[in-house]
Amino acid sequence: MHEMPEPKTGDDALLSLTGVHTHIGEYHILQGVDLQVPRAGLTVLLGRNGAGKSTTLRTIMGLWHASRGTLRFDGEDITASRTPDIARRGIAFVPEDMGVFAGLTVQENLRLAAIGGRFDEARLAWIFGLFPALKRFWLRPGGTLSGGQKQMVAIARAIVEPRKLLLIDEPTKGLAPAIVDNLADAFEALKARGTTILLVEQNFHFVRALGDHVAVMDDGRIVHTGTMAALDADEALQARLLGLHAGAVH
Ligand SMILES: Nc1ncnc2c1ncn2[C@@H]1O[C@H](COP(=O)(O)OP(=O)(O)OP(=O)(O)O)[C@@H](O)[C@H]1O
Repeated sequence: MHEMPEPKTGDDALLSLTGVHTHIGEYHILQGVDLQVPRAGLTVLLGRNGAGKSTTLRTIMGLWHASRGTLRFDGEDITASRTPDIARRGIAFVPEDMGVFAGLTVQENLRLAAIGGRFDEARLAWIFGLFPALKRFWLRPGGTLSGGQKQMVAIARAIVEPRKLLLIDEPTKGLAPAIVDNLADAFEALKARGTTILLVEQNFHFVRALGDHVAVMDDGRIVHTGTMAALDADEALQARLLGLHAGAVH
């Protein structure tokens, strides 16, 4: 048995997963996930490759269905809800492959997510402030953009309408430091607006300053939950949970 604290319950959690199991075909991937995502902060989901982080995000979004357990979002049971219903309740998902349509322009990619295909101009101006590159490449096809620019399109598309919760899967993978800094600033701005973020990320340096809460997965279960401040201050805990050696974090 893993030693772990009782999952927190209470009104502060926007999203909670209780005893969630997910099967993909014959594979039993999530094996009893207990996860609380508090409101209006950034929760980082860490863990080695194959631990089940992406499967957890896809299960929240209804792209896989939990075979056991319960998911609650903003006071409602969403365990059996379908993806469009989950999106309407205010959750947006930025998958690892970003899902940017190569043949559509940046404008068209964002318009797909705007209700009725109409942009809120003030919100669009705010998004251009977060990601100035999008304004420059507004009429370019998605397929001609760099990886970092595609990531900006994917995040911008997720926030073109107001959302309560963003699920974002490894956004900094393979990106240049300047783009990673831009993403960090954008996430800070989203937090300041009260958006809750659940971020899967392997880049501990990126998340140590941004994260409020941390959950660590291994073998389809959550094996640690706590504050980022506590994990950041405890090199022995980092080494145990993340395989990071003292002084080697970069
Ligand atoms: N479509 C699928 N079919 C079969 N097995 C899958 C499928 N998707 C994921 N898995 C398996 O589920 C396990 C968890 O994968 P998942 O992608 O959730 O892990 P992860 O923690 O996000 O890792 P990574 O950082 O590598 O994406 C892995 O063993 C993976 O091989």
